[in-house]
Amino acid sequence: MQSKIHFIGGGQMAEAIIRACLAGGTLSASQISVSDINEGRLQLLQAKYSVDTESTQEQGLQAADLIVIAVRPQDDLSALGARVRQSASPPAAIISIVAGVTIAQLGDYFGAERPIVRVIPNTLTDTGYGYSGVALGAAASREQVEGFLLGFGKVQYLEESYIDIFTGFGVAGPNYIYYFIESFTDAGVLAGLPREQAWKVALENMLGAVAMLQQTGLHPRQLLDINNSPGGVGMHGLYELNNSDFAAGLQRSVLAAVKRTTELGVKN
Ligand SMILES: NC(=O)C1=CN([C@@H]2O[C@H](COP(=O)(O)OP(=O)(O)OC[C@H]3O[C@@H](n4cnc5c(N)ncnc54)[C@H](O)[C@@H]3O)[C@@H](O)[C@H]2O)C=CC1
Ligand SMILES: O=C(O)[C@@H]1CCC=N1
Repeated sequence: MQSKIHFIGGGQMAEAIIRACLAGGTLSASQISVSDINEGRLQLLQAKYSVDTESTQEQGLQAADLIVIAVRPQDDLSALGARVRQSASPPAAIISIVAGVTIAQLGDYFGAERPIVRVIPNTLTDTGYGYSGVALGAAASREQVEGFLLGFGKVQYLEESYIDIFTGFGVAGPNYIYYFIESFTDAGVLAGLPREQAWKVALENMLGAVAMLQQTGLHPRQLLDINNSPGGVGMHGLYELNNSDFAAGLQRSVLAAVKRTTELGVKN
């Protein structure tokens, strides 16, 4: 990619994206500039990744082909919009990773005639796994942004109406897995295994179970059937799980995350 990219907001997510793009070689440090109101973040990004944090925001915006909006939904998008309108070239695309804020709202802030892409970015950026969810505004094209987006994971293009769901389900998704692995490891420790062994078994089970599903193409129910002998150990364990709030609790958790995504956009 030959583009110049300016990040407005150099927080956790911007850093994760920058790190992955540099590690994968889709971008070089000389293509990236960052502006942030927090001087400490700029110093850290400069020291760790040698990206340009010295140029002013105005200079970064003037040079940019892609402008990544990486502030929080609660931050002052209206003021940022005014600066972008003043300094950025008209064909420069806005790539917003701000949870909940719609393409229509982004158009009001940054100019509706501009290419606008609403991305809920993959959070497994360092691994090569994970999807970003992407909705393209009317003036935006895949070609303009795909090279950048593939630098930090896989991409699913979606109708914008699915983006909030994708956020609470897919991008918050690793949360549910981390929580499961922690709880499962604790179960092994509760039953009496040393933590280190329980931890290794939990990770291996997670990786192996996913590989089984991918390799066999079977439904989880079919693998559950194979894994549980009549009147046996596994079935007794599953009976207790059936009696618990496990599935509904997980599903309510996803619905709460989706609801919060939509709220963040409305509050903005
Ligand atoms: N952290 C995550 O896993 C994910 C975050 N996101 C989205 O990414 C965005 C950023 O999230 P985080 O990086 O976690 O937050 P963060 O708080 O780490 O980063 C936000 C950065 O924006 C800076 N900032 C605030 N106002 C500014 C302004 N007017 N001009 C320049 N910089 C300004 C802050 O100083 C801060 O460094 C949010 O909108 C969030 O919804 C989306 C998906 C996942
Ligand atoms: O918690 C957040 O706001 C972001 C969006 C989805 C995952 N992390």
